[in-house]
Amino acid sequence: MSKKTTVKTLNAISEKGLSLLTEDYQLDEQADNPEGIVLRSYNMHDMTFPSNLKAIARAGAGVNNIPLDRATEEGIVVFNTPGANANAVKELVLTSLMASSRQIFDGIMWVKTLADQGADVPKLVEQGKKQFVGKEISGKTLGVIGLGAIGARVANDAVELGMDVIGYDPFISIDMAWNLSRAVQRVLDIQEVFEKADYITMHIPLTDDTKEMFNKDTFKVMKDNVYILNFSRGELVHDDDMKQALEDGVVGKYITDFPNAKTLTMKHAIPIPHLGASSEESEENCAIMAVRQLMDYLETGNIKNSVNFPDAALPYRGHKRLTAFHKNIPNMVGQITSVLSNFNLNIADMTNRSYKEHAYTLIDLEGDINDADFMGLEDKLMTIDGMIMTRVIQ
Ligand SMILES: NC(=O)c1ccc[n+]([C@@H]2O[C@H](COP(=O)([O-])OP(=O)(O)OC[C@H]3O[C@@H](n4cnc5c(N)ncnc54)[C@H](O)[C@@H]3O)[C@@H](O)[C@H]2O)c1
Ligand SMILES: O=C(O)[C@H](O)COP(=O)(O)O
Repeated sequence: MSKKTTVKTLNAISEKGLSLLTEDYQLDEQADNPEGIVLRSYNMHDMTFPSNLKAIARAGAGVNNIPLDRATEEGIVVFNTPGANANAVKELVLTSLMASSRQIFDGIMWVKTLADQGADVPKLVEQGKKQFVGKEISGKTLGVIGLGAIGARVANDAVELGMDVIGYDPFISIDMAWNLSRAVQRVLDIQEVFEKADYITMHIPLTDDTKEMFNKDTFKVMKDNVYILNFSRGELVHDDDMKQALEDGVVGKYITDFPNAKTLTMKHAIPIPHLGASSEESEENCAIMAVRQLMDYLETGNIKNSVNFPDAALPYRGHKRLTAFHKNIPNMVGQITSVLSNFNLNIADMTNRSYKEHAYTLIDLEGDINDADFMGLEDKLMTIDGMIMTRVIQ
Protein backbone atom coordinates (compact mmCIF):
# COMPACT_ATOMS: atom_id res chain seq x y z
CA MET A 1 0.00 0.00 0.00
CA SER A 2 1.55 3.30 -1.04
CA LYS A 3 -0.73 5.78 0.71
CA LYS A 4 -1.88 5.21 4.28
CA THR A 5 -5.21 3.48 4.74
CA THR A 6 -7.60 5.38 7.01
CA VAL A 7 -9.51 3.58 9.75
CA LYS A 8 -12.17 5.29 11.82
CA THR A 9 -13.68 4.09 15.10
CA LEU A 10 -17.29 4.85 16.06
CA ASN A 11 -17.02 3.54 19.64
CA ALA A 12 -14.22 3.20 22.17
CA ILE A 13 -12.24 0.18 20.96
CA SER A 14 -9.63 -1.61 23.05
CA GLU A 15 -6.11 -0.36 22.45
CA LYS A 16 -4.96 -4.00 22.28
CA GLY A 17 -6.78 -4.24 18.95
CA LEU A 18 -6.08 -0.78 17.56
CA SER A 19 -2.37 -1.12 18.25
CA LEU A 20 -2.25 -3.91 15.66
CA LEU A 21 -2.70 -1.31 12.89
CA THR A 22 0.70 -0.98 11.26
CA GLU A 23 2.42 2.15 9.94
CA ASP A 24 0.49 1.65 6.69
CA TYR A 25 -2.63 2.81 8.51
CA GLN A 26 -3.80 6.02 10.09
CA LEU A 27 -6.41 5.96 12.81
CA ASP A 28 -8.58 9.04 12.53
CA GLU A 29 -11.77 9.44 14.53
CA GLN A 30 -12.69 12.58 12.58
CA ALA A 31 -12.08 11.10 9.12
CA ASP A 32 -14.84 11.84 6.59
CA ASN A 33 -13.86 9.20 4.10
CA PRO A 34 -12.20 6.19 5.77
CA GLU A 35 -11.55 2.86 4.05
CA GLY A 36 -12.36 0.94 7.23
CA ILE A 37 -14.65 1.44 10.23
CA VAL A 38 -14.43 -0.36 13.58
CA LEU A 39 -17.37 -0.08 15.96
CA ARG A 40 -19.35 -1.74 18.74
CA SER A 41 -23.03 -0.83 19.22
CA TYR A 42 -22.98 2.55 17.42
CA ASN A 43 -26.14 2.88 15.34
CA MET A 44 -25.10 3.23 11.68
CA HIS A 45 -28.60 3.12 10.22
CA ASP A 46 -28.85 6.87 9.59
CA MET A 47 -25.30 7.18 8.30
CA THR A 48 -24.44 7.56 4.62
CA PHE A 49 -21.50 5.31 3.82
CA PRO A 50 -18.35 7.26 2.88
CA SER A 51 -17.40 6.73 -0.78
CA ASN A 52 -14.05 5.09 0.08
CA LEU A 53 -15.50 2.72 2.66
CA LYS A 54 -14.60 -0.90 1.97
CA ALA A 55 -15.17 -2.68 5.24
CA ILE A 56 -16.94 -2.39 8.59
CA ALA A 57 -15.72 -4.46 11.53
CA ARG A 58 -18.13 -4.95 14.42
CA ALA A 59 -16.10 -5.74 17.55
CA GLY A 60 -18.84 -7.95 18.96
CA ALA A 61 -21.62 -10.28 17.88
CA GLY A 62 -24.86 -8.43 17.09
CA VAL A 63 -24.98 -6.54 13.78
CA ASN A 64 -28.51 -5.13 14.00
CA ASN A 65 -26.95 -1.66 14.41
CA ILE A 66 -25.54 -1.86 10.85
CA PRO A 67 -27.64 -1.53 7.66
CA LEU A 68 -26.49 -4.83 6.15
CA ASP A 69 -28.58 -4.72 2.97
CA ARG A 70 -27.28 -1.27 2.10
CA ALA A 71 -23.70 -2.32 2.84
CA THR A 72 -24.12 -5.34 0.55
CA GLU A 73 -25.61 -3.23 -2.26
CA GLU A 74 -22.62 -0.90 -2.00
CA GLY A 75 -20.07 -3.73 -1.94
CA ILE A 76 -18.98 -3.05 1.65
CA VAL A 77 -17.96 -6.09 3.71
CA VAL A 78 -19.30 -6.31 7.27
CA PHE A 79 -17.44 -8.48 9.77
CA ASN A 80 -18.30 -9.48 13.31
CA THR A 81 -16.27 -11.41 15.87
CA PRO A 82 -18.11 -14.67 16.58
CA GLY A 83 -17.51 -16.06 20.04
CA ALA A 84 -15.03 -13.35 21.09
CA ASN A 85 -17.30 -12.03 23.84
CA ALA A 86 -19.24 -15.25 24.52
CA ASN A 87 -17.50 -16.15 27.77
CA ALA A 88 -18.12 -12.67 29.20
CA VAL A 89 -21.83 -12.91 28.40
CA LYS A 90 -22.09 -16.46 29.71
CA GLU A 91 -20.55 -15.45 33.05
CA LEU A 92 -22.99 -12.56 33.44
CA VAL A 93 -25.97 -14.74 32.48
CA LEU A 94 -25.07 -17.33 35.11
CA THR A 95 -24.32 -14.61 37.68
CA SER A 96 -27.72 -13.02 37.03
CA LEU A 97 -29.48 -16.37 37.04
CA MET A 98 -28.18 -17.25 40.48
CA ALA A 99 -28.35 -13.74 41.94
CA SER A 100 -31.94 -13.17 40.81
CA SER A 101 -33.04 -16.61 41.95
CA ARG A 102 -31.71 -15.83 45.44
CA GLN A 103 -33.36 -12.37 45.44
CA ILE A 104 -29.95 -10.75 45.83
CA PHE A 105 -30.79 -7.62 43.83
CA ASP A 106 -33.97 -6.91 45.82
CA GLY A 107 -32.19 -7.76 49.08
CA ILE A 108 -29.36 -5.32 48.39
CA MET A 109 -31.78 -2.52 47.51
CA TRP A 110 -33.75 -3.13 50.72
CA VAL A 111 -30.78 -3.36 53.05
CA LYS A 112 -29.44 -0.02 51.80
CA THR A 113 -32.67 1.61 52.99
CA LEU A 114 -31.59 0.77 56.57
CA ALA A 115 -28.57 3.08 56.42
CA ASP A 116 -29.98 5.51 59.01
CA GLN A 117 -30.94 2.82 61.55
CA GLY A 118 -27.67 2.93 63.48
CA ALA A 119 -27.10 0.11 65.96
CA ASP A 120 -30.41 -1.52 64.98
CA VAL A 121 -29.16 -2.50 61.53
CA PRO A 122 -28.06 -6.08 62.44
CA LYS A 123 -31.37 -6.76 64.24
CA LEU A 124 -33.44 -5.30 61.35
CA VAL A 125 -31.46 -7.37 58.87
CA GLU A 126 -32.26 -10.58 60.74
CA GLN A 127 -35.93 -9.62 61.02
CA GLY A 128 -36.27 -8.53 57.40
CA LYS A 129 -34.34 -11.25 55.56
CA LYS A 130 -37.38 -13.54 55.38
CA GLN A 131 -38.72 -11.33 52.58
CA PHE A 132 -35.88 -12.50 50.37
CA VAL A 133 -35.99 -16.26 50.61
CA GLY A 134 -34.87 -17.46 47.19
CA LYS A 135 -34.76 -20.65 45.19
CA GLU A 136 -31.75 -22.78 44.34
CA ILE A 137 -31.24 -23.37 40.63
CA SER A 138 -29.99 -26.93 41.07
CA GLY A 139 -32.65 -29.38 39.93
CA LYS A 140 -34.67 -26.66 38.12
CA THR A 141 -35.21 -26.53 34.36
CA LEU A 142 -33.41 -23.96 32.25
CA GLY A 143 -34.62 -23.35 28.72
CA VAL A 144 -31.97 -21.98 26.35
CA ILE A 145 -33.20 -20.45 23.11
CA GLY A 146 -30.34 -20.21 20.62
CA LEU A 147 -27.42 -22.60 21.02
CA GLY A 148 -24.69 -20.53 19.41
CA ALA A 149 -21.47 -19.24 20.97
CA ILE A 150 -23.21 -17.90 24.09
CA GLY A 151 -26.21 -20.21 24.39
CA ALA A 152 -24.13 -23.41 24.12
CA ARG A 153 -21.75 -22.20 26.83
CA VAL A 154 -24.63 -21.23 29.12
CA ALA A 155 -26.32 -24.59 28.52
CA ASN A 156 -23.17 -26.63 29.23
CA ASP A 157 -22.29 -24.74 32.41
CA ALA A 158 -25.87 -24.85 33.69
CA VAL A 159 -25.68 -28.65 33.41
CA GLU A 160 -22.56 -28.53 35.60
CA LEU A 161 -24.52 -26.43 38.12
CA GLY A 162 -27.05 -29.23 38.43
CA MET A 163 -29.80 -27.84 36.20
CA ASP A 164 -31.93 -29.78 33.73
CA VAL A 165 -31.29 -27.97 30.47
CA ILE A 166 -33.47 -27.95 27.40
CA GLY A 167 -32.21 -26.16 24.29
CA TYR A 168 -33.92 -24.95 21.14
CA ASP A 169 -32.08 -23.91 18.00
CA PRO A 170 -33.38 -25.04 14.61
CA PHE A 171 -30.28 -23.64 12.87
CA ILE A 172 -27.56 -24.90 15.23
CA SER A 173 -24.14 -25.16 13.55
CA ILE A 174 -22.32 -28.48 13.41
CA ASP A 175 -19.51 -27.10 15.58
CA MET A 176 -21.90 -25.95 18.28
CA ALA A 177 -23.79 -29.27 18.18
CA TRP A 178 -20.48 -31.09 18.74
CA ASN A 179 -19.62 -28.83 21.66
CA LEU A 180 -22.94 -29.22 23.40
CA SER A 181 -23.07 -31.43 26.50
CA ARG A 182 -25.00 -34.64 25.90
CA ALA A 183 -26.98 -33.78 29.02
CA VAL A 184 -28.60 -30.85 27.20
CA GLN A 185 -31.90 -32.05 25.85
CA ARG A 186 -32.51 -30.54 22.42
CA VAL A 187 -36.13 -29.91 21.51
CA LEU A 188 -37.55 -29.27 18.06
CA ASP A 189 -40.48 -27.16 19.18
CA ILE A 190 -39.95 -23.91 21.08
CA GLN A 191 -43.32 -24.46 22.81
CA GLU A 192 -41.69 -27.27 24.76
CA VAL A 193 -39.20 -24.78 26.22
CA PHE A 194 -41.98 -22.37 27.11
CA GLU A 195 -44.04 -25.10 28.76
CA LYS A 196 -41.30 -26.80 30.78
CA ALA A 197 -38.76 -24.18 31.82
CA ASP A 198 -38.48 -22.52 35.24
CA TYR A 199 -35.92 -20.12 33.76
CA ILE A 200 -35.61 -19.10 30.10
CA THR A 201 -32.58 -17.42 28.61
CA MET A 202 -32.46 -16.19 25.01
CA HIS A 203 -29.30 -16.09 22.89
CA ILE A 204 -30.50 -15.30 19.40
CA PRO A 205 -29.98 -12.43 16.97
CA LEU A 206 -32.62 -9.74 16.54
CA THR A 207 -34.16 -10.23 13.08
CA ASP A 208 -37.56 -9.71 11.50
CA ASP A 209 -38.35 -13.30 12.52
CA THR A 210 -37.31 -13.02 16.16
CA LYS A 211 -38.59 -9.48 16.92
CA GLU A 212 -40.99 -9.54 19.91
CA MET A 213 -41.05 -13.35 19.98
CA PHE A 214 -41.63 -12.99 23.74
CA ASN A 215 -45.19 -11.66 23.90
CA LYS A 216 -48.55 -12.34 25.51
CA ASP A 217 -49.09 -15.46 23.40
CA THR A 218 -45.81 -17.03 24.44
CA PHE A 219 -46.16 -15.91 28.09
CA LYS A 220 -49.52 -17.71 28.13
CA VAL A 221 -47.81 -21.06 27.59
CA MET A 222 -45.12 -20.56 30.24
CA LYS A 223 -45.09 -21.80 33.82
CA ASP A 224 -46.23 -19.26 36.38
CA ASN A 225 -43.38 -17.29 37.94
CA VAL A 226 -40.92 -18.15 35.15
CA TYR A 227 -37.72 -16.06 35.19
CA ILE A 228 -36.73 -14.64 31.81
CA LEU A 229 -33.20 -13.51 31.01
CA ASN A 230 -32.56 -11.29 28.02
CA PHE A 231 -28.91 -10.77 27.18
CA SER A 232 -29.62 -10.66 23.44
CA ARG A 233 -31.61 -7.58 22.39
CA GLY A 234 -34.44 -5.60 24.00
CA GLU A 235 -36.65 -5.79 20.90
CA LEU A 236 -36.97 -9.57 21.25
CA VAL A 237 -39.51 -8.84 23.99
CA HIS A 238 -42.84 -7.04 23.65
CA ASP A 239 -42.48 -4.53 26.49
CA ASP A 240 -46.15 -3.88 27.24
CA ASP A 241 -46.89 -7.62 27.33
CA MET A 242 -43.91 -8.17 29.61
CA LYS A 243 -45.11 -5.43 31.97
CA GLN A 244 -48.49 -7.15 32.23
CA ALA A 245 -46.96 -10.62 32.68
CA LEU A 246 -44.78 -9.29 35.52
CA GLU A 247 -47.76 -7.66 37.18
CA ASP A 248 -49.82 -10.87 36.84
CA GLY A 249 -47.01 -13.03 38.25
CA VAL A 250 -46.80 -15.08 35.05
CA VAL A 251 -43.23 -13.86 34.75
CA GLY A 252 -41.52 -13.73 38.14
CA LYS A 253 -38.50 -11.70 37.11
CA TYR A 254 -37.29 -10.14 33.87
CA ILE A 255 -33.53 -9.70 33.78
CA THR A 256 -32.61 -7.50 30.84
CA ASP A 257 -29.28 -6.21 29.60
CA PHE A 258 -31.19 -3.73 27.39
CA PRO A 259 -33.12 -1.33 29.62
CA ASN A 260 -35.41 1.29 28.14
CA ALA A 261 -37.84 3.80 29.63
CA LYS A 262 -40.52 1.12 29.93
CA THR A 263 -38.46 -1.68 31.46
CA LEU A 264 -36.92 0.67 34.03
CA THR A 265 -40.33 1.19 35.61
CA MET A 266 -41.49 -2.43 35.45
CA LYS A 267 -42.17 -4.23 38.69
CA HIS A 268 -39.78 -7.20 39.12
CA ALA A 269 -37.58 -6.19 36.18
CA ILE A 270 -33.84 -6.27 36.80
CA PRO A 271 -32.20 -3.84 34.39
CA ILE A 272 -28.48 -4.14 33.69
CA PRO A 273 -26.77 -1.39 31.66
CA HIS A 274 -25.71 -3.56 28.68
CA LEU A 275 -22.72 -5.07 30.47
CA GLY A 276 -22.78 -8.51 28.82
CA ALA A 277 -19.62 -7.98 26.77
CA SER A 278 -18.05 -5.41 29.07
CA SER A 279 -15.13 -7.32 30.51
CA GLU A 280 -11.53 -6.37 29.85
CA GLU A 281 -10.89 -9.75 28.27
CA SER A 282 -13.90 -9.63 25.99
CA GLU A 283 -13.23 -6.07 24.84
CA GLU A 284 -9.66 -7.05 23.96
CA ASN A 285 -10.66 -10.29 22.22
CA CYS A 286 -13.29 -8.52 20.11
CA ALA A 287 -11.02 -5.62 19.17
CA ILE A 288 -8.12 -7.89 18.20
CA MET A 289 -10.32 -10.14 16.07
CA ALA A 290 -12.12 -7.20 14.42
CA VAL A 291 -8.92 -5.34 13.54
CA ARG A 292 -7.18 -8.48 12.24
CA GLN A 293 -10.12 -9.34 9.97
CA LEU A 294 -10.33 -5.75 8.72
CA MET A 295 -6.61 -5.54 7.94
CA ASP A 296 -6.59 -8.92 6.23
CA TYR A 297 -9.41 -7.83 3.95
CA LEU A 298 -7.96 -4.41 3.16
CA GLU A 299 -4.50 -5.84 2.44
CA THR A 300 -5.29 -9.14 0.71
CA GLY A 301 -9.03 -9.22 -0.06
CA ASN A 302 -9.34 -12.41 2.04
CA ILE A 303 -12.57 -12.64 4.05
CA LYS A 304 -13.25 -14.41 7.34
CA ASN A 305 -16.32 -13.98 9.54
CA SER A 306 -18.30 -11.69 7.31
CA VAL A 307 -22.05 -11.50 7.85
CA ASN A 308 -22.87 -10.30 4.32
CA PHE A 309 -20.07 -11.64 2.08
CA PRO A 310 -18.93 -15.27 1.70
CA ASP A 311 -15.76 -16.38 3.44
CA ALA A 312 -13.02 -16.56 0.80
CA ALA A 313 -9.25 -16.80 0.90
CA LEU A 314 -6.24 -17.39 -1.30
CA PRO A 315 -2.75 -17.48 0.19
CA TYR A 316 -1.27 -14.06 -0.57
CA ARG A 317 1.98 -14.59 -2.48
CA GLY A 318 2.52 -11.00 -3.55
CA HIS A 319 0.79 -11.38 -6.94
CA LYS A 320 -1.30 -8.50 -8.17
CA ARG A 321 -4.78 -9.44 -7.10
CA LEU A 322 -8.21 -8.63 -8.40
CA THR A 323 -11.27 -8.88 -6.16
CA ALA A 324 -14.84 -8.67 -7.43
CA PHE A 325 -18.16 -8.74 -5.63
CA HIS A 326 -21.13 -9.48 -7.84
CA LYS A 327 -24.52 -11.06 -8.16
CA ASN A 328 -24.56 -14.85 -7.84
CA ILE A 329 -25.74 -15.45 -11.42
CA PRO A 330 -24.43 -17.65 -14.25
CA ASN A 331 -21.41 -16.67 -16.35
CA MET A 332 -20.01 -13.94 -14.04
CA VAL A 333 -16.64 -15.70 -13.77
CA GLY A 334 -16.65 -16.32 -17.53
CA GLN A 335 -17.21 -12.65 -18.22
CA ILE A 336 -14.53 -11.55 -15.74
CA THR A 337 -11.91 -13.90 -17.20
CA SER A 338 -12.83 -12.78 -20.69
CA VAL A 339 -12.18 -9.13 -19.74
CA LEU A 340 -8.85 -10.18 -18.19
CA SER A 341 -7.80 -11.94 -21.37
CA ASN A 342 -8.72 -8.82 -23.40
CA PHE A 343 -6.32 -6.93 -21.13
CA ASN A 344 -3.72 -9.64 -21.76
CA LEU A 345 -3.69 -10.60 -18.09
CA ASN A 346 -3.06 -14.21 -17.10
CA ILE A 347 -4.55 -15.93 -14.05
CA ALA A 348 -2.22 -17.59 -11.51
CA ASP A 349 -4.87 -18.66 -9.05
CA MET A 350 -8.49 -17.94 -8.33
CA THR A 351 -11.46 -18.73 -6.12
CA ASN A 352 -15.14 -17.90 -6.38
CA ARG A 353 -17.43 -18.24 -3.37
CA SER A 354 -21.11 -17.47 -3.05
CA TYR A 355 -23.37 -16.41 -0.19
CA LYS A 356 -27.10 -16.17 -0.80
CA GLU A 357 -27.66 -13.88 -3.82
CA HIS A 358 -24.06 -12.68 -4.05
CA ALA A 359 -20.64 -14.06 -4.88
CA TYR A 360 -17.05 -12.97 -4.40
CA THR A 361 -14.22 -13.71 -6.77
CA LEU A 362 -10.52 -13.46 -5.94
CA ILE A 363 -8.03 -13.68 -8.79
CA ASP A 364 -4.23 -13.62 -8.60
CA LEU A 365 -2.62 -12.38 -11.78
CA GLU A 366 0.57 -13.85 -13.12
CA GLY A 367 3.70 -12.18 -14.36
CA ASP A 368 5.35 -8.82 -14.29
CA ILE A 369 2.43 -6.43 -14.46
CA ASN A 370 2.67 -2.63 -14.51
CA ASP A 371 0.07 -0.14 -13.34
CA ALA A 372 -0.50 0.67 -17.00
CA ASP A 373 -1.69 -2.90 -17.62
CA PHE A 374 -4.62 -2.21 -15.31
CA MET A 375 -5.68 1.10 -16.91
CA GLY A 376 -9.38 0.90 -17.56
CA LEU A 377 -9.67 -2.65 -16.21
CA GLU A 378 -11.95 -1.86 -13.28
CA ASP A 379 -14.16 0.41 -15.39
CA LYS A 380 -14.55 -2.38 -17.93
CA LEU A 381 -15.36 -4.96 -15.25
CA MET A 382 -17.98 -2.64 -13.76
CA THR A 383 -19.85 -2.66 -17.09
CA ILE A 384 -20.63 -6.38 -16.58
CA ASP A 385 -24.27 -6.72 -15.62
CA GLY A 386 -24.47 -7.79 -11.94
CA MET A 387 -21.03 -6.47 -10.95
CA ILE A 388 -21.16 -4.52 -7.65
CA MET A 389 -17.56 -3.82 -6.69
CA THR A 390 -14.05 -4.49 -7.97
CA ARG A 391 -10.70 -3.76 -6.40
CA VAL A 392 -7.14 -4.21 -7.57
CA ILE A 393 -4.64 -5.01 -4.81
CA GLN A 394 -1.03 -4.42 -5.74
N1 LIG B 1 -25.50 -8.55 26.08
C1 LIG B 1 -24.42 -8.46 25.34
O1 LIG B 1 -23.53 -7.68 25.61
C2 LIG B 1 -24.28 -9.36 24.14
C3 LIG B 1 -23.01 -9.82 23.77
C4 LIG B 1 -22.90 -10.66 22.68
C5 LIG B 1 -24.03 -11.00 21.94
N2 LIG B 1 -25.24 -10.49 22.31
C6 LIG B 1 -26.45 -10.86 21.58
O2 LIG B 1 -26.59 -12.27 21.65
C7 LIG B 1 -26.86 -12.79 20.37
C8 LIG B 1 -26.27 -14.18 20.26
O3 LIG B 1 -24.86 -14.09 20.31
P1 LIG B 1 -23.96 -15.35 19.97
O4 LIG B 1 -22.54 -14.89 20.04
O5 LIG B 1 -24.37 -16.55 20.74
O6 LIG B 1 -24.35 -15.56 18.44
P2 LIG B 1 -24.29 -16.89 17.58
O7 LIG B 1 -24.46 -16.48 16.17
O8 LIG B 1 -23.08 -17.69 17.93
O9 LIG B 1 -25.57 -17.72 18.06
C9 LIG B 1 -26.88 -17.38 17.73
C10 LIG B 1 -27.66 -18.68 17.63
O10 LIG B 1 -29.04 -18.36 17.51
C11 LIG B 1 -29.61 -19.32 16.66
N3 LIG B 1 -30.90 -18.81 16.18
C12 LIG B 1 -31.14 -17.90 15.20
N4 LIG B 1 -32.47 -17.71 15.08
C13 LIG B 1 -33.06 -18.51 16.00
C14 LIG B 1 -34.40 -18.75 16.37
N5 LIG B 1 -35.43 -18.12 15.76
N6 LIG B 1 -34.66 -19.65 17.35
C15 LIG B 1 -33.65 -20.30 17.98
N7 LIG B 1 -32.34 -20.12 17.66
C16 LIG B 1 -32.06 -19.23 16.70
C17 LIG B 1 -28.57 -19.54 15.57
O11 LIG B 1 -28.75 -20.77 14.92
C18 LIG B 1 -27.29 -19.51 16.41
O12 LIG B 1 -26.91 -20.82 16.81
C19 LIG B 1 -26.27 -11.77 19.40
O13 LIG B 1 -26.93 -11.77 18.16
C20 LIG B 1 -26.42 -10.46 20.11
O14 LIG B 1 -27.66 -9.87 19.77
C21 LIG B 1 -25.38 -9.68 23.39
O1 LIG C 1 -23.78 -7.95 20.28
C1 LIG C 1 -22.84 -7.77 21.06
O2 LIG C 1 -21.69 -8.17 20.83
C2 LIG C 1 -23.12 -7.12 22.37
O3 LIG C 1 -24.39 -6.60 22.48
C3 LIG C 1 -22.04 -6.25 22.87
O4 LIG C 1 -22.24 -4.90 22.52
P1 LIG C 1 -21.14 -3.83 22.95
O5 LIG C 1 -19.91 -4.17 22.17
O6 LIG C 1 -21.73 -2.50 22.59
O7 LIG C 1 -20.93 -4.00 24.42
